[in-house]
Amino acid sequence: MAPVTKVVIIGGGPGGYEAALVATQLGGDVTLIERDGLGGAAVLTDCVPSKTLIATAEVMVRIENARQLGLHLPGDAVTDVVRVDLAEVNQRVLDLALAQSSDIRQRLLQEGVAIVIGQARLDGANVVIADTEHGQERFDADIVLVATGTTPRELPDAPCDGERILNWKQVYNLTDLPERLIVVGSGVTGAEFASAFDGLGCDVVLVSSRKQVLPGEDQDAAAVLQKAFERRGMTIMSERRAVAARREGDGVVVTLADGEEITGSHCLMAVGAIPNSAGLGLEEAGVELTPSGHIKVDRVSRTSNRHVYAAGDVTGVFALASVAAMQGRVAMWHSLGDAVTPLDLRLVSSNVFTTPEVATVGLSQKEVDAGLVRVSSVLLPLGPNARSKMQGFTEGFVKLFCLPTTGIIVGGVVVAPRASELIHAVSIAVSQQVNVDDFSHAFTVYPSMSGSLAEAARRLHKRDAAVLTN
Ligand SMILES: Cc1cc2nc3c(=O)[nH]c(=O)nc-3n(C[C@H](O)[C@H](O)[C@H](O)COP(=O)(O)OP(=O)(O)OC[C@H]3O[C@@H](n4cnc5c(N)ncnc54)[C@H](O)[C@@H]3O)c2cc1C
Ligand SMILES: NC(=O)c1ccc[n+]([C@@H]2O[C@H](COP(=O)([O-])OP(=O)(O)OC[C@H]3O[C@@H](n4cnc5c(N)ncnc54)[C@H](O)[C@@H]3O)[C@@H](O)[C@H]2O)c1
Repeated sequence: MAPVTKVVIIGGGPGGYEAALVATQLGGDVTLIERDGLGGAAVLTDCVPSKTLIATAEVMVRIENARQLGLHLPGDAVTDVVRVDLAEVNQRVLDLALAQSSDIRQRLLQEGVAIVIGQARLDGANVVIADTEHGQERFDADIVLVATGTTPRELPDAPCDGERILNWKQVYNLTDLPERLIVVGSGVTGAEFASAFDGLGCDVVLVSSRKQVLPGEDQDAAAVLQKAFERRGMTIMSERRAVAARREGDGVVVTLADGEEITGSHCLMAVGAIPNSAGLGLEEAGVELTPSGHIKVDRVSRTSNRHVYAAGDVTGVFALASVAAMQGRVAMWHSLGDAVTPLDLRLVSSNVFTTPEVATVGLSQKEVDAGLVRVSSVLLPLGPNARSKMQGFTEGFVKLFCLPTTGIIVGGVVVAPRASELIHAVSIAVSQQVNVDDFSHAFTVYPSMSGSLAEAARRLHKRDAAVLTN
């Protein structure tokens, strides 16, 4: 009998726990060491809590928009008729996160994963030391997977106090809705929280260092979102940087780089994250880091030491729970000798959970504009779509990219309510190399927003390299 491979995983987020499931399936002897709780930051503080809060905010926006449909509410604003009990909302958010964490823990235990709660570090490439409540424990490992995630970045002169100057993990401590929330940073995190708190009825000021919100996303989509934010009354301070934040009386003062001071009741810092790679003994174990402190990995999650793999946000490859999970699985398939397909970022789909949502898959407009691939593309506004009109939603669009010669779909963007669900059809097309004709021949329901995806594909039947815009 072949000796059992000892796998030690550091970090219980999607990168770590999904790897643990694959490793036990493949017969490994698996220990997962996590310092906080199973599910990691994704489940306990980042992805799951934020999406739960956003689900509540979405209901508020739908009620707010009801009058467009002939449904009248007493009062001028949704907040006149709906009282947001943020303490209760946040309690639900935290309960749901804990329940999800507990489900993951149960599943791992069922599959035979040994779970250790403690702070782990490498002692060379084949030993992991964990500081636990029972003292120090030592684990021998044939394979180590590091999936330790990231920590919110703080500006030196804007330390978070967890009460009024907050990072995104601390917003769930709030028991009352902020009167005026200053969100610093208009990346995905900043945009999602700005959208959610605006939806809940807060006065939101968004400090955006770039000309347009969501600088990393499709810029046509970002333009729609920025307009939607402004229409809803959000103040967007574009091309402005925050340099400091301080508490003053019952509020906060945020100082911008040009010296202007803005006041609010609370401030949410969403200025990026730094990798949890320090103090792990990585360099001593021969694991190379990038200048930003991320762990260097290849497409099968190997680091520069053949016994050590890494997955998730700590690698800086693509900060998504789905990518972290895939990197973790790939690491185990590779290290435990199973069939493995290297990570392919051209297939990743993602969604920004704002109102409206922005979902993307595959090739991006940025890559097209940089001349990486020659494509034909079409952007189809959703305004004329019958279902959009019925729902009182007119500002989104669908966009498809295909190869000019074969018509194979290589990317897409959807800006719409529930774009996160609509993008799946495009995602399948991208991963299965479906061409625009086959895509458009599949029946869609009438009326439906997905009808616009089929229509976009139909418009690409006759194509050249030129961009088609409708
Ligand atoms: C506000 C927000 C919303 C997001 N929403 C989404 C979303 O909707 N969809 C999506 O796909 N992605 C989302 N993301 C990104 C997603 O959360 C991350 O990509 C994902 O958490 C990465 O998983 P991970 O396993 O690499 O790390 P994490 O989930 O951060 O888990 C790492 C774990 O390692 C533990 N750890 C660290 N060091 C040690 C140590 N020395 N010893 C033991 N344990 C350790 C930590 O406690 C942590 O639990 C969001 C991110 C943010 C900030
Ligand atoms: N829905 C999702 O899937 C989801 C949600 C949140 C985060 N994420 C992931 O996390 C990654 C990181 O996103 P993020 O938004 O946390 O970080 P980010 O680094 O992408 O964005 C931070 C933004 O803050 C700006 N900024 C930095 N310093 C500033 C200052 N002093 N003043 C004003 N602005 C400043 C930066 O220019 C940048 O635009 C995303 O790329 C995404 O992959 C995903």
